Amino acid sequence: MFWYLFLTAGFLCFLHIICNYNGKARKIRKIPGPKDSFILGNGPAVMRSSVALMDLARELASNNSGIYRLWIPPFGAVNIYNANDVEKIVSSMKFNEKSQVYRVLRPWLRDGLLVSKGSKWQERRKILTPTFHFNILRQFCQVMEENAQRFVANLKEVAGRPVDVAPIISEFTLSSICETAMGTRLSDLGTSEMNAYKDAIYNLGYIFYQRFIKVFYFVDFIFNLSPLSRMQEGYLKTVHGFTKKVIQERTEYIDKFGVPEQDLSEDDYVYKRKKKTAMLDLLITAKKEGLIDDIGVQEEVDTFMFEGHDTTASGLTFCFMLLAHHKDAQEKIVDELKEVLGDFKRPITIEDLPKMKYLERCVKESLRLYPPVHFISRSLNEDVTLSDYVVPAGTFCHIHIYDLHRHPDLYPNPNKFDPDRFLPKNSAGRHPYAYIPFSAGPRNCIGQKFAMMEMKMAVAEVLREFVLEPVTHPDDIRIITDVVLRNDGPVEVIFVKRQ
Ligand code: HEM
Repeated sequence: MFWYLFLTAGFLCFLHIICNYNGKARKIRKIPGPKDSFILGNGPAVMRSSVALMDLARELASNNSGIYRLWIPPFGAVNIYNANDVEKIVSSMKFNEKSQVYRVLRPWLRDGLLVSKGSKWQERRKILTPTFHFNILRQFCQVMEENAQRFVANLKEVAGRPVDVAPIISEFTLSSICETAMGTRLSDLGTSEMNAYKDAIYNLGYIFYQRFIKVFYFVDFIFNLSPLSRMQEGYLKTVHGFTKKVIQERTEYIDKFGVPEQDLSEDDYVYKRKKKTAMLDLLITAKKEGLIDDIGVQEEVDTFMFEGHDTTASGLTFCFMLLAHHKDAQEKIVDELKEVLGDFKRPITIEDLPKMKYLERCVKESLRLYPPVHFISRSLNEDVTLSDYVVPAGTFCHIHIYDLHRHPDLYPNPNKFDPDRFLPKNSAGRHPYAYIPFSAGPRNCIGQKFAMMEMKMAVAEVLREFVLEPVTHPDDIRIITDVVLRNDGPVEVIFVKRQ
């Protein structure tokens, strides 16, 4: 018995040494981080509920200063939220490959722009960049205006009582991306399909989180044997079925009427052809030219449908919550709207939006406090020095945008909603990588102009009609572990008809 125990203890100690004292582990463990447990390093520390895991990330950020590590043998992760290190990683082509963390998204987005790498990413980015040309955005702006009017009409039906804003907003943003980038009206696709699509995305988020906290599920082989994998298959069927329908609608339209031509300047050519209206048109054209296949088109439609609606929905949800708590900001926005529009009731155009400077500062401040993409991650393919620590190749590099944006060295009184932080005189001297809601560098958000336009349009339209009264308080927010920033529960606001 003694020898049995002795050998077992000896084997476990040997395993502990192999796992935690190899070359890579030693380098990573020089970086400050939470206390390691026997053999499993920080594994047990991250096995928490969805909200508790996010709380842990906040706790680690406040206990460290801009960098900490997590070591779960054989995976090492350096977590950064200081502007210098963030700049070093996101500005460089050397580190523009997404980390293995995005692997959980692969069954859904496959090789779409968000997760792809190398020449495939470069080619796709080249095909898709023209989607956000000013003249195309101008057309999109009109569609967004009409959609925002419908959104306001929906809000009228629930005015005067607390309402969970997230589902209503996501219907608006889904409808906008569908009609602009995909060239198809959501109403043509069916309400029940749309709701099933949104629910499926939410449930996929839950599965992804399970794969993070139950580390063994990160291994595909084990995950594929689990009931979660079967649930995932069902949700993916719904999501892919919906986007297939979107592609089919637009392809049928193009077969019938051809691709709408745009009147753009001479230098705006893609593959020697003029740019086209919807993003999907560019993909369908590229497919006809043999530059992308059917699967490629579907991958990008999946990516844009998700990135293009869930992010802006999250951004607007928190923006409305914050504005409800800041009546002074609401009134300043309304005064600005009266000044810019002259006739307060007239439709808002793309030319009006840049003149709404105060509104823009409010949206920016809201994205600072509640960045919809709160976390991004890169693969380190070579050793790199971050905050004086040599981080070995093969480590994941997690960038916590949420904690960067609330770093007291960058933003005094960081939890305070203060749109004037973004006045030119107050931003002068701030580190250029202190504010990255859309990331930065070569893999920045391709849809950021679209997103800012949509968010400004929605806030302007809503505040023309309503005064927002607070219900959910920022202190009530409990962020869950998900790809996009979400509260664990409703985010409620009361929309009161403006007199
Ligand atoms: C407030 C809204 C939005 C926020 C905060 C946001 C944020 C981001 C961030 C942080 C990234 C980098 C992701 C990473 O490195 O893993 C990203 C990438 C991306 N975003 Fe957005 N996004 C928003 C809206 C949109 C919209 C409206 C679209 C499409 C119309 C879009 C399409 C994309 C795509 C395709 C990528 C991948 C780009 C690449 O890797 O080349 N996003 N976004």
